[in-house]
Amino acid sequence: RQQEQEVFEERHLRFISHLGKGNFGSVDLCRYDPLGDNTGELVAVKQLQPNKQANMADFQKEIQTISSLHCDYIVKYRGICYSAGRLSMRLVMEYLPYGSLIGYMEKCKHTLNTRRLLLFASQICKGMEYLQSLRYVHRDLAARNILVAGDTLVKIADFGLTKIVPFDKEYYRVTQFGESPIFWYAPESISEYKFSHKSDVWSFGVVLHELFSFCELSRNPKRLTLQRIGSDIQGPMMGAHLHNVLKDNWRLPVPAMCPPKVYSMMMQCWAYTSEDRPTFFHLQDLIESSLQDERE
Ligand SMILES: CC(C)(Nc1nc(-c2c[nH]c3ncc(Cl)cc23)ncc1F)C(=O)NCC(F)(F)F
Repeated sequence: RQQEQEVFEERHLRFISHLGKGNFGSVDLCRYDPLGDNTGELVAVKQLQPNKQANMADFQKEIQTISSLHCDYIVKYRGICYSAGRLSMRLVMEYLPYGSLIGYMEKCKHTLNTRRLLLFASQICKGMEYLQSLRYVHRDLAARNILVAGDTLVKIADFGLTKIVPFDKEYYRVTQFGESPIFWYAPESISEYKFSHKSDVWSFGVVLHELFSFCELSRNPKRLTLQRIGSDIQGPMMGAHLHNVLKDNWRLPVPAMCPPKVYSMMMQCWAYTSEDRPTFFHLQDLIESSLQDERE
């Protein structure tokens, strides 16, 4: 296996296909093939959208973030590829052949039992515990940002919105939203733009809902929420309506076939007051105890 390395030479990086578009970047599947004999390894290469050079500073922060993460449940950083004249750079990551969790769930939903869903949940929880230990807040935890490394391993990816919580505060406040995934946002994130480990826990509850809904489009958080607040609500008003129904204690409905203990876990993640939500550490115990129930 090729050694871990930081710098990839552009002339050996061969484009294979487009994987998708993440937060302000696009990711391609490439083969890094210095010997030119197709024995090189497959990698996922992320670059800024051409017209979004303005985000170079954010992109460099994303690279700084992902290169500092070493965890089995987080997509691995492989290195950097400087383009001609060092004008732009590309982020090289490991390529996970099973693809995004959403695609995997659609294909394999009939082979997945509660135990496997709980195994994925515990791996995401461990990845988030690790992120929190470094004071990182992911801010975009959602099934679309989880990758599948194999039938029994998932990893957190896409650190484009990740921020470090300042040492003197318990939360990070953003100035404005991009195209924000407000359906995964905690109430305080919607109303006060505050992001913390506790708002990541709220999003983890939404990921649990996605897992136990097998990421079905008909039951995805956005669609279920719009059914509640009315799909004629658009733009900034959507956030205000969503915040109101959450304040009135509306929550995503229990997914079909979801064990009561798992729905109760989601509801704990969705406590309106952030301090009342469990830590990722405590969630790990709750998941373990649900796994025990499945063993009996
Ligand atoms: C924007 C991008 C490319 N989208 C996709 N990646 C991969 C995909 C498949 N295998 C991969 N291996 C590594 C990486 Cl970084 C992506 C993939 N497969 C499908 C995608 F839509 C992505 O980054 N999504 C966020 C992630 F899922 F990664 F959290």
